[in-house]
Formats: sequence, C-alpha cells, structure tokens
Amino acid sequence: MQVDVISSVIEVRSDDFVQKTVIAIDVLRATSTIVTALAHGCSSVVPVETVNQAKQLQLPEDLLGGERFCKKIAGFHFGNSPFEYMTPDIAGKRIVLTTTNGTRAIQKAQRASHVLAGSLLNASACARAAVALKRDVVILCAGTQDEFSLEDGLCAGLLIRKLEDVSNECPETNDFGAAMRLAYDSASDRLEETLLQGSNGKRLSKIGYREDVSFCSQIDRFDLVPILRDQAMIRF
Ligand SMILES: O=C(O)[C@H](CS(=O)(=O)O)OP(=O)(O)O
Ligand SMILES: [Mg+2]
Repeated sequence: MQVDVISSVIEVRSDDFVQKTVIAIDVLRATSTIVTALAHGCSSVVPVETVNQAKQLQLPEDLLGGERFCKKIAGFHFGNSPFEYMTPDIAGKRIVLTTTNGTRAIQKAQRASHVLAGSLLNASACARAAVALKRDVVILCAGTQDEFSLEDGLCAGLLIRKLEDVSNECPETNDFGAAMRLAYDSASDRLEETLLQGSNGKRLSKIGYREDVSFCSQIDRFDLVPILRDQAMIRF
C-alpha cells in the first residue's frame, strides 16, 4: 500500500487523488468536529466552501454550522467547536458546515474514489476503513490558509502508524509522510502540549477555545469514520 501525505491544500495536483482513498485531516477543528457531530447522532454533515453555498443548500430541517475567523457565523446554529455538537438537538439532523480550511480540503478531494475525514479522535477507525477500501491512500492535511499546520502533520504521522498496525505491513510513503511519522513518534507522549504550542493551538487558546484543543488532542475517542457519499459525510 502506498500512503502519501500532502502538507496543505495548496500542494494538491490535479491527478493526486485518482483511484485513491483520501483521508482529509483538519484536527483544529473541522474534521474533529465532523467526527464529534456524527458520534452525537446527526444524520450527515455536508461540507461546503462558502457561507453563501451553505445558505443556499440549507433545507428547512437542516442546521447550519461553521466559522469565519474561528467564530460562529451570524445567523448560523453552531460554530466550529466540537462541544457545540454534543447536544441532542442534532439527532437525526443534516448539518451544512462551512469552515475556513477543513471543509475546503474535503471539497478539494472530491475526485478521489473515497474521501474519509480523519482526526486524532478517530485515527484507528480511520486506518481500518482505509485498509478495508483497498486503495492507495493520500492523507491530505488541510493546513491553515494554504500553509502547513503542525496538528494536521502529527495526525498524518499517527495515521501512518495506525495503517502499519492494521495492514500488518510497512506502507511506502513519500518523504513528507516519513517526516510526519518521525514527528509523531517524537511528540506522541505529549500531544496536547505540542498542539497547544502550534500556531492554531495558540490562537484558539487565546480566544477562549483552549478546551477545544485539549479535546481534539485525544486519540481514538470515537470509533467511527465519516465518508463522503453524494456530497455529504455519513458514518462509514
Ligand atoms: O475554526 C477553526 O478552528 C479554523 C479557523 S482558522 O484556521 O483560524 O481560520 O477553521 P478550520 O477550517 O477548522 O481549520
Ligand atoms: Mg484547521
């Protein structure tokens, strides 16, 4: 199995995803939030790039979620904090979500055979799903405004380790993937502190979301994988 890691959406080339399974990662916070929302009973999450797209897609029963500048968008039901999606209010609902980086990364990956949402929260489940899908894998780090984000790279390194465990082989990876595996190995016993030292961890902490960073630092909190089907992320 080949497992390549792409450092941010700006690095994507047009043929990168053909016949592949893509695992899109935005640890802080979009993919962590999508996993959390599905774990708390929403029926699906529809990731879109823009606020206007979200409003246009919204059906009467749908909920709107997302952020700009890390804050809830005016008129939306929820922001981009996983804690907001731990409510019975979302049970059975479709959520249309737009965030600065994560939903954009998922959109970018649409040409792939399969698109999964990965995070620290669902790393083992994600690796099992990717192996079951029997394709080469591309791990797409969403990054932040076209730049690499530390937390996404560490999650990519963890996913490579999990893919090794599940597939019982050492997957071939590109040099960036090998570097992220080393980075994860050296930070694995202090992930939360490391995330708090990254630029997103610092920014979110500064504006009152330190608990979000702590929450998103947990490995394997949830045993579920979001997969893209007909433009919506549902449970695999
Ligand atoms: O809400 C978030 O954590 C970020 C906001 S940004 O990176 O500071 O613009 O959005 P995300 O799409 O989850 O990276
Ligand atoms: Mg992010």
